[in-house]
This record gives sequence, C-alpha cells and structure tokens, in this order.
Amino acid sequence: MAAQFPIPVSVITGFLGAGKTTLLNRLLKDPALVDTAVIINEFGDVGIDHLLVEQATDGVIELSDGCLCCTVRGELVDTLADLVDRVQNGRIERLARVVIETTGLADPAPVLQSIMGHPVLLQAFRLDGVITLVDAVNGAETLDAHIEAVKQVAVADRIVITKADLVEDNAVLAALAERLRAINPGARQFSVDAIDSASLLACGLYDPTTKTADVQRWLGEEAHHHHDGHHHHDHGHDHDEHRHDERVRSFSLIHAAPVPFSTISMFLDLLLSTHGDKVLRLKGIVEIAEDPARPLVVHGVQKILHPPARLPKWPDDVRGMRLVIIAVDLPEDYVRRTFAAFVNQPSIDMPDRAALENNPLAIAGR
Ligand SMILES: Nc1nc2c(ncn2[C@@H]2O[C@H](COP(=O)(O)OP(=O)(O)OP(=O)(O)O)[C@@H](O)[C@H]2O)c(=O)[nH]1
Repeated sequence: MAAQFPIPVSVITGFLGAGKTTLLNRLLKDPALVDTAVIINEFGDVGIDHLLVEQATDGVIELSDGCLCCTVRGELVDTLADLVDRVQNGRIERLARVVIETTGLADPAPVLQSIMGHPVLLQAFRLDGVITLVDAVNGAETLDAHIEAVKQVAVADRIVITKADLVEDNAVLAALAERLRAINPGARQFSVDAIDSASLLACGLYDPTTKTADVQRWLGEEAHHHHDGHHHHDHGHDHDEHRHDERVRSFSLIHAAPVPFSTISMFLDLLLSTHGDKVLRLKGIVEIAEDPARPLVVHGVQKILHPPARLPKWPDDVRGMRLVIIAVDLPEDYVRRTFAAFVNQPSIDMPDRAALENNPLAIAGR
C-alpha cells in the first residue's frame, strides 16, 4: 500500500541558524526515515538550503522565496495537497511521513493552523510533532529580541538544544533550560547529541490543549483569521499582518567567478566584526579558487562564524559564489561595495582593496 492515511507531519522549527538543516540531515540518514518527504521553506531570494540537505532521492521540496508564515502559506497547502495527489495516482510509491522545516523567522502559529484547520488536508495528514531547536550560544539573546523565537518554543512538543558543545559554562546551559521550561513546561528537552530520530519525531497527535494558554490563544486567532485554511496569498510582501519583524531583510551577493579562500574569509571576518550585531544569518556556497571542484559552505549565525565545511561536489550547475545575508538594519549597499573591493572590483567612490586592508577603519559607509 502506498501510504497509510493520515500521514504524520512533523514541523521542525527554531530561530535562524539554530541547526535545523544539520539535524534534518542526521535524521534523514536514519533508516526509520525512508519514505519521508521534506518540505523546506527559505527566507531569502536565493535558495541555498535545499542544496545543503543531503538526500539521494528527489524527496526535498523547496517552497519559494518568502516566509512560510506569511506569503507562502497557501503554497504549503498546495504542496501538501499535491503530495496526496501524487500518492493516490502512484507517482509516489510510499510516503510514511512529511517533515516541514520552517524558516527561522517563521511564526509557527499560522503554519500549524494551516494544517490543523484545513478540512481537506485533515483527511490526509495529521499534525504529529513540533520540534523546536534552540541554539545554546545565541538562545537567550534571541528570546529577548525576537518574539517569533518565544512562540516557536511555546508551541513545541520537543525542544532540542543545539550547540551546547560551544558553551563552556554549565550554568549558562542550566539557565537556558530553565527559561525554556518557563515558556513551555510541557515539552521534553533534549540535547541534540542525545537524540534518536524515531522517538524525536513520533510525538503523537499534536494537541494544543497541552500547551500554555498563550499558545491556545495564538492558534485560536489564526483559526479565526483564516477559517478556510487557504487564504489568498501574494508573492509580494503585502501580508495582512506583521508576522515577523519588518526590519529584517535578506539580500544575496552573487559572484560569477571563483574567490580565493583568504578573500572570502577576510571579507566575512570584517563583516561580522564590524556589523555582527546586525547580521542574524549568513550562509553561502562558494567556489574557492584553490579547490574549485569542492564548494565551500559558510555559515554565520549572529556574531559567530561557524567553521566552513566542504561539499564533495557541486549540488547543481551554478558555480561561483552565492551568499545570502539576513540582517536587521544592515545597509546592503555597504556590504556590496565592500565585497566588490575585496574581489578587486572597486566602485568609483570606494577605496580599493589595498587601502581597505591597510586601514580597515577607513571603510566608507560605516
Ligand atoms: N558546534 C555546533 N555547530 C552546530 C550545531 N548545530 C548546527 N551547527 C552549525 O550551525 C550552523 C547553522 O546550522 P544549520 O543547520 O544550517 O541551521 P538552520 O537552523 O538550518 O539555519 P536556517 O535555515 O538559516 O535558519 C552550521 O554551520 C552548523 O554546522 C551543534 O550542535 N554544534
């Protein structure tokens, strides 16, 4: 039999850079998770995430630019409906589970409500678990600054703490765990290195009544606003409410040629050391001049630049550099001109690279 309806749907959420794709890659290696379709939503006009999910099959579906909680909500409903069609007409042989990775900025309430509140989807799917990742390094500051992060924790069935390996002080971890318990007393907490995929994902039917009164109110408000579960959406940005901080913007830097390793590392160091407080997330895939066959994957999360990784080969036909930056109040023009100077393409009013390296404090636009 192709699929046993209703198919469980797991939602993996967590703020920007918390480690969702990393966890997903680990989960997808587990034999218990064959026949899982993965739906990924990205914020940013150049899709990169789907390139970084290691799956041999074509089971990864990318929802286009926009935030799942606002503009692409209708697209999620359509994608799920399409999956059901494909199972029913045999184009997908087996479908045991669907995993949705939300953008780090997503308000989870509309995402959950679009599954739970849709009369047709409800025949085919059941919302199983909400798994929320919290980065131990940036977690506390993120909860202070971004209400979406608090909501993500509040709706969770399971809370997974990532990057504890980067935190030396146990008291910091204990304080974070306690804060998360105050926001969501019912969720089980795990450390990311101590989880087994099958039990992480199988949570049983999602039950809002086990969550706090706030969660029930948020979900209730969604049901009220979008009672048909499929509201009209537009691929622009005129959603009906502010779902997330409107000052958050994403842009991408594209460079058509290979870049020397030292250039990209100096550029990223400079960007994060001067504007790290504004950068929420930076990720990219870079063709390195010294080793063009193996793309370099770079990740910045707030002020932290994670050690870059190498992919064994290019995931698609595009070469060169694609870098996506998600930031609050970061002048895009400054970033573009700085990068241009680093790759020796100075614009007319920009000091060239030699001048920059001699005196980084002299950069225009700071
Ligand atoms: N040291 C350490 N690094 C981690 C851990 N989890 C994730 N990372 C790193 O954090 C960076 C971001 O991880 P991703 O998995 O891409 O994060 P994400 O939540 O999918 O990011 P967005 O989709 O942009 O929100 C990568 O460099 C990972 O290698 C962890 O537990 N420990």
